[in-house]
This record gives sequence, structure tokens and C-alpha cells, in this order.
Amino acid sequence: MLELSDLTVGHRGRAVLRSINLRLESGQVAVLLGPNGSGKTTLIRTLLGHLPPLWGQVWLGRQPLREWSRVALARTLAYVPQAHQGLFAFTVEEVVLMGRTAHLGVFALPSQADRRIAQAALEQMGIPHLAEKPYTEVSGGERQLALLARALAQEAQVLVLDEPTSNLDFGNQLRVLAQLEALRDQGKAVFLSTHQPEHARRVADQVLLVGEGSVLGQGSPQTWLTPENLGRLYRVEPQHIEAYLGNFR
Ligand SMILES: Nc1ncnc2c1ncn2[C@@H]1O[C@H](COP(=O)(O)OP(=O)(O)OP(=O)(O)O)[C@@H](O)[C@H]1O
Repeated sequence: MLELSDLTVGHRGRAVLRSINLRLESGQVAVLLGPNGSGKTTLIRTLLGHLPPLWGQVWLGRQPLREWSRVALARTLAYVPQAHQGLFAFTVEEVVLMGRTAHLGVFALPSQADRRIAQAALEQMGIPHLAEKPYTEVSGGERQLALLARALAQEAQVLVLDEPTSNLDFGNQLRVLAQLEALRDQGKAVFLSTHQPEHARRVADQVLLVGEGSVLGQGSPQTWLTPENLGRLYRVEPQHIEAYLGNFR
């Protein structure tokens, strides 16, 4: 469904991450891990088409990403950014309804069916009570849940999420992880970044460990999310990781 082939990503000709290869099928979750500044957001922006690859190719389905029209892309690929402070006082429901935009005709207003889908997405994320609240007046975690609901409402086949649990309380982190598993079980392809290896261990079919400009490890979470590998990745003593992650087994 999503394929990265010999991909080099970066900014203005300066490479940040080189030689990335990945195949993500429907019904799979891939999780990207790496220290601050290692290029996770740069890679995500490239696989969304916001940044051109410096080398190599992003494939979505059978077509290179750059050949996709914007409307077709919006129906197929949903992006959950890190929650930002909204600038305009849309209600939370209006933000979620934006996920339906790619399904509407030109100038068409959301139908009853679109509203039902938005409502269901709000309920799935546990925030139907926020529907009428201005997006600018809910908490960072609630904004994150609204952006997840927007992606659900989009009904896209591929979901790309940039640290989707970073703003959330413990309960909402678990709810989002369960939601990601449900999406995978519905046959979606899910690609996300996280700073929490225990989240990767729970949901990932494959992990991609990046740092120092390249892919340092790639494969099953059981193989790669060991204290030794995580210690190398984050420059911490493996025994500290063992002591921390051990509690999550
Ligand atoms: N717009 C930009 N122009 C030039 N360089 C950039 C730009 N955005 C990021 N960079 C550089 O690219 C590198 C990778 O940044 P990126 O934001 O992709 O890292 P990250 O892994 O997402 O970090 P974090 O975990 O802190 O969010 C950094 O050295 C950063 O300074």
C-alpha cells in the first residue's frame, strides 16, 4: 500500500535520512522511532508529499506519490499532525467534518451522512461532548483526539500519524493505541512516529529505528526493541531501559 524505495529525505538539498526502504501493507502498522532531530518529521512530510524526496521514491498503491491528484490523495491518505493551537474558532465538530471534504463535490455542503460519520468519529474518540466547543478552547490532548477523529471521518486507507499519543493522558494514550489496533484490524495501513518504545511494542508489525542520518534497525519489534538496541539509539545504558521497560511486560 505504501512503499519507500531507496528514499533520501532532507531540506533544501541537505540530507537528513538516507536509504530508507519500507513496505507497508494494508492491515499493518509501522512505527518510526528515533531521537529528537533524527528526521522523523522530515520523513513523514516527505511521505505525505509536503517535501520532495532528495532521492528515491514514495509509492502509494501502484503509483508514485507525485502522480496522485490532491483529491485522490486526500481520499486515500489521512494525516494526523501533532496538535497545534488552532487559529480560527471552528467548532470541534467542524474540524472533524473537514475530514469529509475530499468526499464532497465542489461547493457541496456536508450531508446528513457526513454529519453522522463525523459524530461516530467523535464518539469513537470519546469526545462527543466537545462537538460544539471552539477548537481553540479545548486542551492540547482534546485537540489531538479531535484530529484523530478527523482522520477517522476521512475514511482513508492509509493513516500517517506524527506522535499521536504525545499530548494525551494515560487513559487516552491507551484509547488511541486500541483505536490504532482497530484500524489495523479493519485493513488500514498505519504509519506513526513515537518516542514511546512500549507503544511501538504494543501496536507495531514492524519498527524503523532511525538516527545519525540513516536507518539503524528495521524489522519486528521483538527483534529490534531490545534494551541494547534502544540503548544505542537513545544513548542510554541498556540497564536503565531494562529497568524501565521491564515494568511494562
Ligand atoms: N524546515 C526545515 N528546514 C531546514 N532544516 C530543517 C527543517 N525542519 C527540520 N530541519 C532539520 O532536519 C533535522 C531533522 O528534523 P526533524 O524535525 O525531522 O526531526 P524529528 O526526528 O522529527 O525530531 P523531534 O523528535 O524532535 O520531533 C534537524 O536537524 C532539523 O534541524
